[in-house]
Amino acid sequence: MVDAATGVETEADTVGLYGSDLRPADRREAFTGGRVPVAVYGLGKMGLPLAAAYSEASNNVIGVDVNPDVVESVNAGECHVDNEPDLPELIAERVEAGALRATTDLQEAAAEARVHVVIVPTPITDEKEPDLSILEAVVEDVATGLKPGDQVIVECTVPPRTSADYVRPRLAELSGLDEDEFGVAFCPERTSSGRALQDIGGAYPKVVGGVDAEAAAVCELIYGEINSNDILVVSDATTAESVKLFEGLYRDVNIALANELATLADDLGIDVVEAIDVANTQPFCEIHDPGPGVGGHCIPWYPYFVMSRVERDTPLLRTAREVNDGMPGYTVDQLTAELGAEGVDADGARVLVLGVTYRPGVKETRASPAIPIIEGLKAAGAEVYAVDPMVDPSEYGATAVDLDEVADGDYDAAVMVTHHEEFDALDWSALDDLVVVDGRRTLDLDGTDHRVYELGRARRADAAQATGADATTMRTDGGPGERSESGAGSEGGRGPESGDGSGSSR
Ligand SMILES: NC(=O)c1ccc[n+]([C@@H]2O[C@H](COP(=O)([O-])OP(=O)(O)OC[C@H]3O[C@@H](n4cnc5c(N)ncnc54)[C@H](O)[C@@H]3O)[C@@H](O)[C@H]2O)c1
Ligand SMILES: CC(=O)N[C@@H]1[C@@H](OP(=O)(O)OP(=O)(O)OC[C@H]2O[C@@H](n3ccc(=O)[nH]c3=O)[C@H](O)[C@@H]2O)O[C@H](CO)[C@@H](O)[C@@H]1O
Repeated sequence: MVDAATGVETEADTVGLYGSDLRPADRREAFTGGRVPVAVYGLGKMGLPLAAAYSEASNNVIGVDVNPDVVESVNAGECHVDNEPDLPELIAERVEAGALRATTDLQEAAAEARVHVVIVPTPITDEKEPDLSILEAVVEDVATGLKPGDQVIVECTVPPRTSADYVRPRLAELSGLDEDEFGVAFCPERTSSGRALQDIGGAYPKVVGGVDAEAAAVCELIYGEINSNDILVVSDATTAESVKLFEGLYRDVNIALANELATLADDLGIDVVEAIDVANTQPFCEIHDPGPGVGGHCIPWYPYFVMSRVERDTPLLRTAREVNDGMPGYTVDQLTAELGAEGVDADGARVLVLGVTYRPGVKETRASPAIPIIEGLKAAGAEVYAVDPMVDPSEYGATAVDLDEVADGDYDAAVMVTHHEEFDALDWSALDDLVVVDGRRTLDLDGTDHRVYELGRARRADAAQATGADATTMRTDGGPGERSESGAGSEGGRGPESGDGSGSSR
């Protein structure tokens, strides 16, 4: 029934799925019929599309966020997350249908909801330790409204054992419930910005790890209504937490391999990217793309989630982090050397950085390599300018340049860090001869007089310089200037439509 005073549905009118004695078909009908209110805590790049997807399945979602502007925008049927296909339309339709609303009142939401989905930031501290303070705050708020039969689902990435050793006991302690009166599960979001609804809807199987079999069964029912792909129920929540982290560790280590190989280009005198692309033409090799660094709040952070929870050393994880964190400095060093080859001192040079966010089209700068590159160039005495269509570069230590001002600029060098699609419109021929470090190998500067250094391809620049030929016309054997058959990008960003402008399939 609806409480006359608050207008909020009361517990009597809703169904708790955990430990329910309803038949499976009746549980499903209750869920899809809106009698299982779902609270989604965190309405950011990941949480907002998730709340919308949950609303399509359950028809009764309370989005919860501490940012009143986010809540106001959702309740107005608007989408504050950029570049997510179909999400604006879905939010507008779901809010209009009364199936999605938002609030800043976490405790009110917790009191009403029977399923609690947590997808808030889980960053790392300056000391590289997991910072679960936001998760802890949400757990405390959820506990104020937790009821027998409720299900708590953690989707944001956490260190191994967090769900079993922290979330469940803490909820019991604060709510006064026994641990077997409610369900806890870890069901990692496997979502990439720019394709969130596609990923949530079933681009990949959904991983489910319950602290007990009943919690896993409830998640199997729920995600069976959201994800059209397989639901992979693993042994327990810790296994599911490890699955999510292992995906990221694999990526960080493999990007580090590509980066280390790229730094050998000069010594080997080869085009490393060509060698990688060709090596990847057989199925037992998937070397990723070298680049100026690894950003975002996933890949560079997950190794620390694991390292913080194990006693033994993890030399491979540690070293991969060192290699990837060394790439911004390597990029600055290469730019300095290329300037030197042109008789230009980095001290006093005017350098334009292209791309401040960590990935094209994603408004996210956490751990972005552009930030240490800006800092490194300034430390070398350069005047650093930056252009980015999504963020204000002046907030990251550079002098901001608008996209339409680039051609009027007078620079000694430019460095491509993140190739937003807006950069395709840049007219490089309008710029006087530059030293260009193309960190993502996404520029086509054929016919210009710029001195181009592509990460991992030192030989092309040296040889072209030696013969005066245009580096890209140097090869006629289908070399890196032409896209390799595999489509393996040499444009950075290997991953399923990873959004790095690569188009590569890795
Ligand atoms: N974005 C990705 O590509 C990605 C990829 C993998 C994993 N993840 C996981 O998803 C989590 C969320 O990522 P995101 O990109 O949505 O983050 P985000 O920064 O875009 O959004 C986080 C949202 O949480 C809100 N918030 C902060 N504290 C809160 C609280 N106490 N209660 C309720 N809401 C609160 C913020 O206001 C913000 O709207 C990440 O921390 C990570 O664990 C994200
Ligand atoms: C569901 C989920 O958790 N999804 C994650 C999300 O991760 P993400 O948003 O952090 O994006 P990433 O693509 O991992 O890029 C991170 C940084 O690494 C650089 N990079 C990348 C590849 C490469 O070959 N060389 C590089 O240098 C790149 O420039 C950027 O700075 O999507 C990926 C699929 O795209 C997934 O695999 C990954 O689990």
